[in-house]
Amino acid sequence: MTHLIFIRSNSGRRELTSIQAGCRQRRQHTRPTLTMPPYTVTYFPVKGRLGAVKIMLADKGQELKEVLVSMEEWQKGDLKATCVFGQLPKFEDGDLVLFQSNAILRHLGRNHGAYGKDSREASLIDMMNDGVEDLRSKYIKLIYQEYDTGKQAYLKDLPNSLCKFETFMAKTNSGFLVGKEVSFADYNLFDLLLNHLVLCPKSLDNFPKLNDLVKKMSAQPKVRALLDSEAFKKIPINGNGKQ
Ligand SMILES: N[C@@H](CCC(=O)N[C@@H](CS)C(=O)NCC(=O)O)C(=O)O
Repeated sequence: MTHLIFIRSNSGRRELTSIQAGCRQRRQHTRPTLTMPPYTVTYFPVKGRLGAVKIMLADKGQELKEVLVSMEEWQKGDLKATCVFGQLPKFEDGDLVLFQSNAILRHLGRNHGAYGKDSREASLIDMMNDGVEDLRSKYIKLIYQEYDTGKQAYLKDLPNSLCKFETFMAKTNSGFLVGKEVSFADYNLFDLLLNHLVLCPKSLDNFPKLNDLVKKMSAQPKVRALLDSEAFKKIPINGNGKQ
């Protein structure tokens, strides 16, 4: 099976390291301070359901190896047959293999101090992340099924979804969804808000807390470096060219 394998450094720069699965020789890395071993993700060449994972790992200074799968390769079915739910992304942390993007986010939240300070905060973070997933599902439906006919109605209804996050953040009043520290749910919401700013640049105009979150997260140096990197900018948000 032939995949493209990239290693993304802290700065968001990606290097082609190998094109033959089974012959994964890494080029000498120029940033020896990065935490090893790297995580590996296997996914299509889109931001899609991996945007939040990539942003979080960049912010946490973690290296990420990416195996890019073309639609042609996917349609052969061999890889799909090995995926627990028949879908990507696939995530590997040593010999732990995970599917489901939110399980991946939770795993990283647990391992990198982004899951609240106690179980109470963790439960609230879970709740908010499920809210992000609900909005992401609506967004994906719009993009893949209703873009040409449903965009206006989607944008009309969007404030009803966004105001729930705004109200919750106003109560927390720390600049994050829950507690005083960034959590995986913040990365997930941030990624989805970035998509919505592309969909409609004015979509956050009436949501100061959400606007602040986007500004604050975008200003984190490692996140900024990722967002500004050519490699990240050139990946399409979605697989059908709509955004
Ligand atoms: N609930 C899953 C959804 C995964 C999903 O929808 N994957 C899509 C790409 S984003 C996929 O693999 N599509 C190809 C297929 O279903 O054959 C998650 O959050 O990871």
